[in-house]
Amino acid sequence: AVTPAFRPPERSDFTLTGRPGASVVILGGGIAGLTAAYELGKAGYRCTILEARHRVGGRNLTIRGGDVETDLDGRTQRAGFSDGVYFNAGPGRIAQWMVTMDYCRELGVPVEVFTNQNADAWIYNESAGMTEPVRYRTAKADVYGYVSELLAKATDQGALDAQLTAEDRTRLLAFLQSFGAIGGRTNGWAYTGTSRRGFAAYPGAGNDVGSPLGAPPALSDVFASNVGRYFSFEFGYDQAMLMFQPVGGMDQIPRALAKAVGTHRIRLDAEVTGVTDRGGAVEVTYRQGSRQAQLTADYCVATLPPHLMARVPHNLGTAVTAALADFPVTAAGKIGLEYRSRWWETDQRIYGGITETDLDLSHIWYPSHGFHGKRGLVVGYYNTGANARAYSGLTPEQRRERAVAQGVKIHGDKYRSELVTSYSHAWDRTRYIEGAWTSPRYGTAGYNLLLQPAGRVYFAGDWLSHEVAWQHGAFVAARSAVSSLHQRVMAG
Ligand SMILES: Cc1cc2nc3c(=O)[nH]c(=O)nc-3n(C[C@H](O)[C@H](O)[C@H](O)COP(=O)(O)OP(=O)(O)OC[C@H]3O[C@@H](n4cnc5c(N)ncnc54)[C@H](O)[C@@H]3O)c2cc1C
Ligand SMILES: NCCCCC(=O)C(=O)O
Repeated sequence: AVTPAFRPPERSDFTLTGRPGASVVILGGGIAGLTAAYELGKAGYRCTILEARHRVGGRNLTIRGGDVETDLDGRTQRAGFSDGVYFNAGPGRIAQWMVTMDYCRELGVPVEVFTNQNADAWIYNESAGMTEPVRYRTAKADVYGYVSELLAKATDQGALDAQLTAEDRTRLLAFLQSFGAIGGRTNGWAYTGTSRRGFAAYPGAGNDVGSPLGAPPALSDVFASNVGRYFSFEFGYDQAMLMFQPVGGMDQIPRALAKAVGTHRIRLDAEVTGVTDRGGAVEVTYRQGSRQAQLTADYCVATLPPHLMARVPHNLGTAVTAALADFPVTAAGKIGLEYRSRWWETDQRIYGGITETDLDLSHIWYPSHGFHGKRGLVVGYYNTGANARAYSGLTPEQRRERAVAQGVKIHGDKYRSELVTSYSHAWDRTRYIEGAWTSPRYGTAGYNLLLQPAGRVYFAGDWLSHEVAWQHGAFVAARSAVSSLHQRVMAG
């Protein structure tokens, strides 16, 4: 079969044509709300965004020194990061094919590579009895080597003869020899370890062959360590390298969108409290400080998280409320740890990438920018579900202590001694968000109902896409909603 050609055009630059004079009130100033305003604005609509938080971006949140956030439990953190240090508390990476990249280009937001996979980052599975972390390159060499040895032996002994022709067998054996770096038939296809495992000291001048890590652990020890569970991450269509990030922080995207929309069209600290479809217009009530206010527009695009929109009083019908309330929500959390030195680069030779663990912190991210700089920020945990909730129930100080105690097991004492300051974000405890992302029930009547306007109210957000938990989903859902709104307006 011929692979269908990739069709990017409808996914990249986007323009509504025609210049109608309608007004639109947009609920929520995250990526979906800003995109709706941006695209409608380009087409001549008069848009107003009502955003409950003190800044735009929603889950696209970058924390810098001086930023203050108070969570639903009343815990206030003031980030003490140094100048130039930032922490992407929400999104951190973008795949090349995502429309997010097109918006970065269109809005003039420079991007740089985000290192999503690094052969020199660590794997640490405490529950498998590992006392030391192992480098990705070593873990891969051993797992690929032993899997290749087993498959080569089975193939050569005829165990797969029902599935393979003689030619297939030869080709498979040749592939396994190179894939696993195993010996040939005369060596019993044995995996005995090669320089792919890495070195304790790398080769040098003259006759210095370095200190190769040498022979691998026994096959059953390698499988028992369970390091192979992380390898498929980089096969994902959404996580494979190259990945990208905006230079200077992910919030460069909402900042650029807000600038393009016009800040005078965005009302901050404006919490929507009611939506009423009056037939010929939509009336939205909102609270700004102690002030109750009202805004009437021809149409509305609602981009609040569905579980929160379900709680906003409206007259759009009980089926709409039920559908909005039917999105299970996932918790996620991250901590940013600022260090006074970049010891992971100088001492451990890790320049970006991710360490994988079975600890409650799950993932540790090293920065993909600022190499060889003075300071740097490590994401000390990025966890979801029960692990995220375990951390979100703690005070910021307790979260840091727990994360550092875990990280020391992998990185040693500098993980604690070089730490300057930290900021942690619990998405399930974030006001006006209350969760990291949802799991839509695709194909249900409720999900499909929200893809249609409820009277003059349209819905958008990553939760109305097949790329939930990605800004791409928010962008394309917003485009879909404004296209449908525009078609209606143009049809008169
Ligand atoms: C931890 C984490 C990691 C992620 N990683 C990535 C990643 O690496 N790459 C990527 O592309 N995406 C990632 N995402 C997903 C990305 O952040 C979202 O898909 C995207 O930001 C969603 O945008 P949105 O506009 O649909 O929703 P939101 O950002 O949730 O916007 C909704 C807005 O509504 C506002 N609001 C709520 N209630 C009210 C009210 N009553 N009145 C007015 N306003 C209200 C909120 O304050 C918010 O601004 C991640 C998300 C999280 C949480
Ligand atoms: N499928 C889970 C996605 C998690 C959120 C995200 O987009 C990320 O961390 O890359």
